[in-house]
Amino acid sequence: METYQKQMKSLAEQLLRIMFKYLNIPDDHQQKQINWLINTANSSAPPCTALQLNSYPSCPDPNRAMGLAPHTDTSLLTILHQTQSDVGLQIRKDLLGGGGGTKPDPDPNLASGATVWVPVRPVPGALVVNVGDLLHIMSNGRFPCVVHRAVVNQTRQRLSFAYFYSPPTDFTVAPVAAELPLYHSVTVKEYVGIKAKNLEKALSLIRI
Ligand SMILES: O=C(O)CCC(=O)C(=O)O
Ligand SMILES: [Fe+2]
Repeated sequence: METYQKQMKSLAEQLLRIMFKYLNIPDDHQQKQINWLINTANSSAPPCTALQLNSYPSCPDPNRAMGLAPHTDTSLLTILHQTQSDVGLQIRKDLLGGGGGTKPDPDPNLASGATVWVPVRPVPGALVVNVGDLLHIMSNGRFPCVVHRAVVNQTRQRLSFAYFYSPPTDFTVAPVAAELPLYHSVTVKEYVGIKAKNLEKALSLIRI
């Protein structure tokens, strides 16, 4: 498990470097803001990480049970390993391709009228990477977080490993390299507090 977590940490940090490069952050003070992300190895504040093992028992009537309710992850990134070939993870389609502030913030409890759930089929040897709320904020919605859920299987138990990667709790999260920031800056601790009280409304509550 320890080796797995080390590998996931290194992968998360490589992915974040690539994603932040894509955001074209100029070499000015904003660079300092993401210094922590670019050079965590030299940082005195380690990232907040957690490996969550999810077990979904089989259910004779899957339509009457939910494995994991719709939500967005609070992390910067979540790296998910699905152990079975069965579908379990689903993402909400109305948010695909969104971001950039042109779409409303994700709300897992929106009326489900036009909502389509798209299965994320496990690919052998492949991992799923979910963008979490904190990366949504830092990228000003250019990397949008995605509402997802897990459904249960009629005959088989399903397992998944979710590795959550976040900055330290006193790290201030704010849109970087954004001409028109859509979100107020907030520490990770503050955001976690807002989400604990307001769940799906957290992103809209820090909207400028
Ligand atoms: O089991 C899955 O596929 C999803 C797990 C998940 O979304 C989570 O742990 O936050
Ligand atoms: Fe999740």
